[in-house]
Amino acid sequence: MSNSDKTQSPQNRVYIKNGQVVNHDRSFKADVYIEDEIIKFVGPAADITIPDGVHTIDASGKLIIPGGIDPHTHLQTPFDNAVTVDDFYHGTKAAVAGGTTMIIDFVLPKRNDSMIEAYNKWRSWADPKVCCDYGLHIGLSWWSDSVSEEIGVLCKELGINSFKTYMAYKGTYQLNDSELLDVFERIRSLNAVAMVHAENGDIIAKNEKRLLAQGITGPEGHELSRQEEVEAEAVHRACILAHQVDCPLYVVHVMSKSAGIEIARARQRYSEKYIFGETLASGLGTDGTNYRCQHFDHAAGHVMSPPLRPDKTTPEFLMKLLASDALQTTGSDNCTFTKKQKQLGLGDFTKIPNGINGLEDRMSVVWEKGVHSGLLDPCRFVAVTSTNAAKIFNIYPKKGVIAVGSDADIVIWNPQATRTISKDTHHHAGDFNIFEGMTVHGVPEYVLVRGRICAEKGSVRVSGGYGRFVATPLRPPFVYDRIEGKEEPKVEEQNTNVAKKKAELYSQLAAQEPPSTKFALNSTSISPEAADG
Ligand SMILES: NC(=O)NCCC(=O)O
Ligand SMILES: [Zn+2]
Ligand SMILES: [Zn+2]
Repeated sequence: MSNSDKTQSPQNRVYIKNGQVVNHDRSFKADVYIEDEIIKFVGPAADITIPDGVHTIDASGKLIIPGGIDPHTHLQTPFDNAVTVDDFYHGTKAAVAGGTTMIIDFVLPKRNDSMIEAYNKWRSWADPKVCCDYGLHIGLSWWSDSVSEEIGVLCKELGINSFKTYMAYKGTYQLNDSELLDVFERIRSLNAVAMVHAENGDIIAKNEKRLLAQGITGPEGHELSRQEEVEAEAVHRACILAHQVDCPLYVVHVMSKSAGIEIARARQRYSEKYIFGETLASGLGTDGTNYRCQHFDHAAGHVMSPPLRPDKTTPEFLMKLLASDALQTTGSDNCTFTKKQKQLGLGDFTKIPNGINGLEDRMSVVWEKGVHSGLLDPCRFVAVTSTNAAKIFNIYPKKGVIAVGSDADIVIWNPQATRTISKDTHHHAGDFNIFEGMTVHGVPEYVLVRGRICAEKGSVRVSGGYGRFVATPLRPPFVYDRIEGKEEPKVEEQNTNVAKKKAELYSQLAAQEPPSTKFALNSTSISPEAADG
């Protein structure tokens, strides 16, 4: 240690001893030393001398994992006919309470709005309030030459590398295939990453009208209007459109078995280039049977798009897709509305604001349904809750790993402890929790955001404005090396559990026709041939 180091206040320094470090690729016993927001040492206790007065945490029996990265949130966002109730303070406080130390939120301009003005607006909302670091994606709610020009500026000057397109929300955000091709081409030319909300908006609009005309006005109509094949068709089409113009595509909120299979098939078809898939805590932790609940507030509280699926085997299936690397990340899609806001859709399900919680509970739900139930190993848990998002959005190894030189975004995870999720104890601003009553193993005992202890044994001590905007640079190597044939080691070379599961999945896919699906709405069944067409 140099003399200047010794004069720093001990609060800048934290020593975590006796823990088990878990990264995406390996797990090992090590102590971790943090100074001035950065991890300075990872290794055996014998290899470091710790100065006096350093705050020391004994992590015996606990895991030391990279802070969660939630790549999909909508804080303080005007959406549908309301504004989401978790602002950047409450949302990021809830994140930290649950072990997430970075979020990537969506700027969502209105049609005809300037993307850059919208970006500035989001920055001005977020910067003074965020309790943890954050990045931004831009929602491409419309397309024109000026938008094309602006996204160049956003990429080159404003720290943006990812843009979400919409195949749903007809009349507001939906782009047609020709526009999607133009957008994907432009994104590829910038070495950025395209994202897509994949549901067929034309089918949904027609089904909504039909359902309302039939007198189906309650929240169950939401799911009926956009069943699995509506999602799967759009995923299939989006993957092909992106591939046609050589553009990497991140499919957000994959919520159904058949959409997940479309991702797996596209990844297999394109040798794991181009396509990445995200699923959500909500899709892993609960299901669409809730739409049938007679209590409006309960059923409407689960309304989101794509919807949760009534097939109760879907959550485990999605977890298996994460385990086999068919899907790479988990987000929350945290987009919370109060019961009162949801009641805007009383008597017309199309007016229920879409969105659910998950920012606080994502890590615990994925641990419970993944690791505790034996479907994920702890390394894969880290990959799907943190590292893969860091790699895809190009903030690795600053984020997403416990390594010397990385930001000290660290969670000391107690895999044995349990907690019961409730709206009465959560840190969200909303009055509803889709995981209400669920007891989960896996509790973040300490959460460090850039070296600062922000949560400790249930007490959350955050301050708005501590978080920083993190620029996401262009050309993520994890994405572009593969496309350009300069592959980095694949995940399966690092995790044999994942490799085995992936090989099994690929051999099943190769042997099978696409799944045939039946839907209650019009009782048609799609033959394998038709689905393959
Ligand atoms: N998912 C949802 O229902 N609300 C957020 C907006 C979106 O992600 O499409
Ligand atoms: Zn979406
Ligand atoms: Zn979303």
